[in-house]
Amino acid sequence: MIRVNNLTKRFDDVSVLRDISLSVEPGEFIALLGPSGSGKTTLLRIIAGLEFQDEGEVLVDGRDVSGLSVRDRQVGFVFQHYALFRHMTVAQNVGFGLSVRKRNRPPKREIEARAQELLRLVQLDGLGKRYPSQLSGGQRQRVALARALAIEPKLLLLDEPFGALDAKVRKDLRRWLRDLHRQMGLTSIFVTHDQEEALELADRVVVMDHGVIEQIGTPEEIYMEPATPFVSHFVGETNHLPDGLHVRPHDLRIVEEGGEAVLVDNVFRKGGVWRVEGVLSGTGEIVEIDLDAGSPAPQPGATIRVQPLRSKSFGG
Ligand SMILES: Nc1ncnc2c1ncn2[C@@H]1O[C@H](COP(=O)(O)OP(=O)(O)OP(=O)(O)O)[C@@H](O)[C@H]1O
Repeated sequence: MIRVNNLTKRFDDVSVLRDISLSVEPGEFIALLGPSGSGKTTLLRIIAGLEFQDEGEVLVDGRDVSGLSVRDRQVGFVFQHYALFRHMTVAQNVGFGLSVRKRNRPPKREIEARAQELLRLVQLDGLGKRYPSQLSGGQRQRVALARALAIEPKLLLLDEPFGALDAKVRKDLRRWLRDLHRQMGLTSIFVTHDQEEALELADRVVVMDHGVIEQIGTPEEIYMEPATPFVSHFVGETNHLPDGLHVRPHDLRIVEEGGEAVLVDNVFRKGGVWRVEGVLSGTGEIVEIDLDAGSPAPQPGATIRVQPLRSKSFGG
């Protein structure tokens, strides 16, 4: 459905996107994941038509859309700071995209009916007459989503849509968005720097750093088979063992002999496991180990020996 080919973008001679290529299948939910400044938003804005590339192309259904305006691209977008119109009611906000259409503008009554329907969909029926200031943050984000969906976009683009909300609301909205995405058969791309959000929501994750794609894969692939040291560090927690081994905290186990000696510094309960924090005697590197909470917890000050069950090394 979407193909991005060899995209390059510079701001004042600084490359913020370098040779980005990516394809998105119809119905996919894609996460762009990376640290601040990695180029996620710029890529999303170029796909939306809000920003233009220096080189490369964006194809939608096989057609080069580089010359098309935002409106003609039929994309819906929700940005963290893309505020609702304060002087308009919730229902008017939702109907906005349809009411400003130059071509095929539906009659007023139809727009109102469509807004009602969408408010029901985002579970805000009955609130159409309120103003944005009379809603909670989570409700506002759902209105923003309803507004984006009103134009029946081919593609939904979301930039940190739940960034400003507290953890619990975020989690609820996340789940709800995933269901909505499926129900409506949407194709969506969302930007996040929150790995948990990316792994939980996305069919595939695009991990970016410094304007390049480090890896594209399913959440499982990204977590279990990180392609680069950057991905291994950025997604999930990673320990460095001598010999260049990268090991997840839950992939270490305690052994009687052999392995690496670790001086235990701190032990605490982390959900269903003991999280042991310590220092590798050999290298002085900090290690984090997760142990089954059913097993006895090592004591701070003790020296234990650990061995990886599974590890990854990166050549070079
Ligand atoms: N209009 C602009 N003019 C100049 N530089 C820009 C402009 N927009 C973005 N940049 C720079 O491009 C780089 C990528 O920014 P971008 O917003 O795409 O990153 P991001 O990964 O979305 O980061 P964040 O998670 O902080 O939003 C940054 O270094 C940013 O400072």
